[in-house]
Amino acid sequence: MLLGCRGVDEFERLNKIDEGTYGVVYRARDKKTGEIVALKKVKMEKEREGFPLTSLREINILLSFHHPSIVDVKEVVVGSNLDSIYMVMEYMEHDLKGFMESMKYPFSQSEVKCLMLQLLKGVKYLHDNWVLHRDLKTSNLLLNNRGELKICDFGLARQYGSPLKPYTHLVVTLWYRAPELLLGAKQYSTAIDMWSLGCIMAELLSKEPLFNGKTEFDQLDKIFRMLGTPNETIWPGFSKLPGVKVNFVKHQYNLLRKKFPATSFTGSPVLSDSGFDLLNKLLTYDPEKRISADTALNHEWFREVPLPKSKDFMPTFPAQHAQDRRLRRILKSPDPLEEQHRKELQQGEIGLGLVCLRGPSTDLHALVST
Ligand SMILES: Nc1ncnc2c1ncn2[C@@H]1O[C@H](COP(=O)(O)OP(=O)(O)OP(=O)(O)O)[C@@H](O)[C@H]1O
Repeated sequence: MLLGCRGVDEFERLNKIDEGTYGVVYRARDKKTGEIVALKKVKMEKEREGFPLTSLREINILLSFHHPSIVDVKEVVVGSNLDSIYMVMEYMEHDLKGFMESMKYPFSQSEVKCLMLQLLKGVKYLHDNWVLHRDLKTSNLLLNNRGELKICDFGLARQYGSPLKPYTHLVVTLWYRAPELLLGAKQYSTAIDMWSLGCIMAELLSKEPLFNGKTEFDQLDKIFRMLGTPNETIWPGFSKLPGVKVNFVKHQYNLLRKKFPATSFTGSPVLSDSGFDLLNKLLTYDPEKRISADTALNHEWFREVPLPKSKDFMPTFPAQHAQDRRLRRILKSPDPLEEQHRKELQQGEIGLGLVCLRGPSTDLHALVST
């Protein structure tokens, strides 16, 4: 597969964009064509037995996929000592998480429709091709200044066949993780991605995560408080899931409509009846009854006024090219683990290659918000 690959020295590295679980991502220029691309260095150190499987899986999936809502992987290149591998991808100015952090107000309903349509088309393409993404979240959704949304990060994606095989269940990032995974279901399917889309739709409307649990238990608690505690009637098979405890607090009511009312005087995000119907169908407990990407794409919400905004009129921000997105997140983050990391950064204990990091915290914030 790697025979005949170009070398990474054919690219000029411009800056580090981010560092995720499976690789570092750089902005780079193709020396031959001048094209600006994203280079994802595939992490090797965790795998003793040669090339990381997660990366091979991601590369194979991405090289074979072509869709306007899936980030385009152009080629695979090798490091100078043939000991590292990079994926060359089209460069996208933002990820949705960082983009929303730069926005003063949440997206409007018509903007959310434009983004959700693109997202649903990408997810339908994946599901039609027997791939579960398993890690859909706002930081894995890239946005460019042409209003195009593209799904990235296929490190956790799996091709699924039928019959379903048990997969490990600790896969989707906590906030977007479907209840069946949180409750230890051994078999799961495309519905796990649809739950993540429900959480993302809510976050696009309100500019804050819907269920920001700190632990698996806290995540379930937050879901149950908002949507009511499930039972055998609304979710047959629920009581047999490995993680179900008899002493779950029974919350009787679904409070989602309170959070997304039809009219609002309090600044809550407004959502029409049909928009709320779609959100409810994405956040349905029983995975068998949860709406599919195909059905969701034909939902009446997308045909009702306000109509989906055209991509050409979506908001844009200048890309903050020279910033490491991960560093910016850590410096803004209230997460206690990352808080420790932030303190270390402020004390200059972790070198991330940025010279000005040793100043007082106000300088740091000035640095990251410029
Ligand atoms: N093609 C791209 N263009 C611009 N930025 C990108 C591109 N691909 C990834 N990024 C940035 O890099 C970040 C990490 O990328 P990605 O999610 O693919 O890595 P990962 O190691 O699999 O991360 P994770 O921890 O989310 O599993 C993204 O959130 C995004 O900000």
